[in-house]
Amino acid sequence: MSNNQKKTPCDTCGQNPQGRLKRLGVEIEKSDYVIALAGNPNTGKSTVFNSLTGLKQHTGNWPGKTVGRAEGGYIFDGSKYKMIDLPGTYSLMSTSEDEEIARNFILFGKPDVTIIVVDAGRLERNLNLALQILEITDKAVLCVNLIDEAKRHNIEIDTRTLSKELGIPVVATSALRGIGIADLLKTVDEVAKGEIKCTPHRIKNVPKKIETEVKKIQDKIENLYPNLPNSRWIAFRLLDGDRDIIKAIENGEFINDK
Ligand SMILES: Nc1nc2c(ncn2[C@@H]2O[C@H](COP(=O)(O)OP(=O)(O)OP(=O)(O)O)[C@@H](O)[C@H]2O)c(=O)[nH]1
Ligand SMILES: [Mg+2]
Repeated sequence: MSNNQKKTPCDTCGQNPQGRLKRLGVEIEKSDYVIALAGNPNTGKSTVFNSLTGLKQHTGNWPGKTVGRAEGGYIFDGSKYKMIDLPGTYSLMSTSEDEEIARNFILFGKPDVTIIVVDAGRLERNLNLALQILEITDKAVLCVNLIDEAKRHNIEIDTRTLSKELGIPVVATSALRGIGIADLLKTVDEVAKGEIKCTPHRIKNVPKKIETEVKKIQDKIENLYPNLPNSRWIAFRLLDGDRDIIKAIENGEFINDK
């Protein structure tokens, strides 16, 4: 915590995991774990980022505020975390410049844990991206944010069932009011250290014909770029004739982003 930030009772209470938090601002050299903050625009990613790192990323009540990616750090329980705040995106298939930055980091930045931030009041719509991310990562936490707003509209979220269905931990938060942030910190820590095992929801029953072709393309990609993560996802996109991905492969965009 920097000197100009006053400690609250919450920061110092031993019962509260947030008492084990030290905000590092931009001191992010030699981190133990990298955490990505992903989600639809305007779900509170930068508000979560600010509360954990002590930085002041631009926030506001309209989509598309975060442009490019921001990095900050914190220590929780002795482990050093580098946190990446990403621009909001609706889909991993999106093509706007900011959405590409988010997509490339989620796919190729090799984060240890991805926090998927969703709006509790727009859960159904937000789960589209969440399910896409779960196809490509084994370590994720769903942060159901704006829970205060949802409550005001009499929306209740059954986090236990959601967690069971998705196969990852689900934490309800109000980042603006600091509610649930302690729980989020602890959960991310446990997932990063492998103390919580995720079994993410995946699309099953891919037709055999498609599976065979995807495997062929995947093998080729892996031969060409042995260290590139998510070759299966790329293979699906190539099979789909995604021009954007073909272009990105051709100009080495993914490869440089390792
Ligand atoms: N009521 C309430 N407002 C919140 C909460 N979290 C964030 N906000 C507000 O929601 C708005 C969006 O927050 P941001 O943190 O900028 O959202 P973002 O996901 O980073 O948005 P983009 O960068 O555009 O993708 C801001 O006005 C925040 O103050 C919350 O838990 N409750
Ligand atoms: Mg933002």
